[in-house]
Amino acid sequence: MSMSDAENTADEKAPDAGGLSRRGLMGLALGAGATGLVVGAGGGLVGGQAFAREQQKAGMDAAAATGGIHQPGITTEVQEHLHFASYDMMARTTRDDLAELLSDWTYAATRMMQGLEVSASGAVNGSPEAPPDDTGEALGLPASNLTITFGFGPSLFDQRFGLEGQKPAGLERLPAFLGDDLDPLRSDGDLCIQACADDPQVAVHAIRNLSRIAFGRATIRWSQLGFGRTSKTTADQSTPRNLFGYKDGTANILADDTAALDENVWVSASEGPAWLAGGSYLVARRIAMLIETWDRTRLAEQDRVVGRDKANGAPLSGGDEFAAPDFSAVGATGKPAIDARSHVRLAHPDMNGGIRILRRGYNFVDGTTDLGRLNAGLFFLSFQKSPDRFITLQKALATDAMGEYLRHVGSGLWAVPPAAPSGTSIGAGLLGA
Ligand SMILES: C=CC1=C(C)c2cc3[nH]c(cc4nc(cc5[nH]c(cc1n2)c(C)c5CCC(=O)O)C(CCC(=O)O)=C4C)c(C)c3C=C
Ligand SMILES: [Fe+2]
Repeated sequence: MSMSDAENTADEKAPDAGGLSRRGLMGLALGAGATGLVVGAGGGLVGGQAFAREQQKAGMDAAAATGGIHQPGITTEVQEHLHFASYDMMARTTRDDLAELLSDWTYAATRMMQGLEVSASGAVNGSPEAPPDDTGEALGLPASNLTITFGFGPSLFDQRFGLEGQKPAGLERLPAFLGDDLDPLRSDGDLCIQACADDPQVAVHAIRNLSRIAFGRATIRWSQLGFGRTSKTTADQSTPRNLFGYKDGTANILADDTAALDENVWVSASEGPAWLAGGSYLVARRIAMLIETWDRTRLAEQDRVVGRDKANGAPLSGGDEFAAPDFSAVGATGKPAIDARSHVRLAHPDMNGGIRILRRGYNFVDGTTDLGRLNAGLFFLSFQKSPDRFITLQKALATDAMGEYLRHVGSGLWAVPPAAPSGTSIGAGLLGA
């Protein structure tokens, strides 16, 4: 993002604005600068409210800016970095506050995904007497394929906002799974935002500014940084490796496999509720990986646990990385070539009634533990058309040989609405906004 003259001109003509010129926004920002920030319903300062009004005025079009009926950041070619944040609505906020927040978020997210600042006055062109609209650390950086994806958690549908009647049947906190060691401070949340980009500073800038816009209405409950994608969503992408050193994402659902996406990822109109048609469900699991224990494990045992060859990612039944695993194949010792308890066998669609999920997780390393071990793992993210699909898979993994090296410490489930139709905000179908 840059404040160069050339880009200012581009900004003025940006198709995202739907007639919203840079000068138009500048007037708004000057108004905010002159009157000071607005005091919101929650009692806090809410600079973002101005965005909502401007968005309505200009008919901001998130769907046009990001393309298609689905939100970006699901089938989008997986970027290298993640900043994920979970939010809770503040006490005493109203349905109108929620609608306004989603409107402001839609506006700012749509701009940032185009490489623009959160408002036209941005980091340096507002009133010197007011805090800048944009925090500025992405000035001069390109959009870096930033995608911003919003989700609604089960708790959003309690009595606070009058949404009880629109709660999808399956949108409940995930059940306890064998071996869970969940930290409530790393789990759940009314709302979530997944920001993915090829530059970590761009992803962090997005979450930072969206959190700031939420001021007085929603607060961050927890957040997670991720580096190094652990999946792929296009055939052109190489298969990355996770922190166990294995190729991860080989059998993922790809963006061009529309049949598999319709079958496994997108909520159809008949599956309902209507406001979620074209959306999906997002599961997040912070999975700690016992790296030091794994690193002391023999290579052959590591391969047995995964069910694939560490060198090339091929199933242990033979062939190349993309060969279908043959679970009936027998190895030299007369035992199954792919162990019955291997991760790949237990997670395979053949063992789970054909269920597939779209995985989009990232590695994380959050320093070291008190014992001097790497506080590291996989921030597992998956999209599926119903929560019970993830639940079925996670239950099937109860006997996973990999489980010995993993600890699930965070968890969340959110309904991911479709992209905002033209001139509306994310979740418009839910809130009628
Ligand atoms: C409940 C779903 C899953 C969790 C949780 C999970 C955690 C997890 N996985 C790996 C590493 C690999 N997973 C691989 C394949 C794979 N994993 C799941 C599901 C979960 N994984 C599925 C559905 C699949 C695909 C199965 C198939 O169709 O063949 C692989 C193999 C390569 C690949 O296809 O991606 C690896 C490696 C880790 C390290 C982990 C938790 C930290
Ligand atoms: Fe897996």
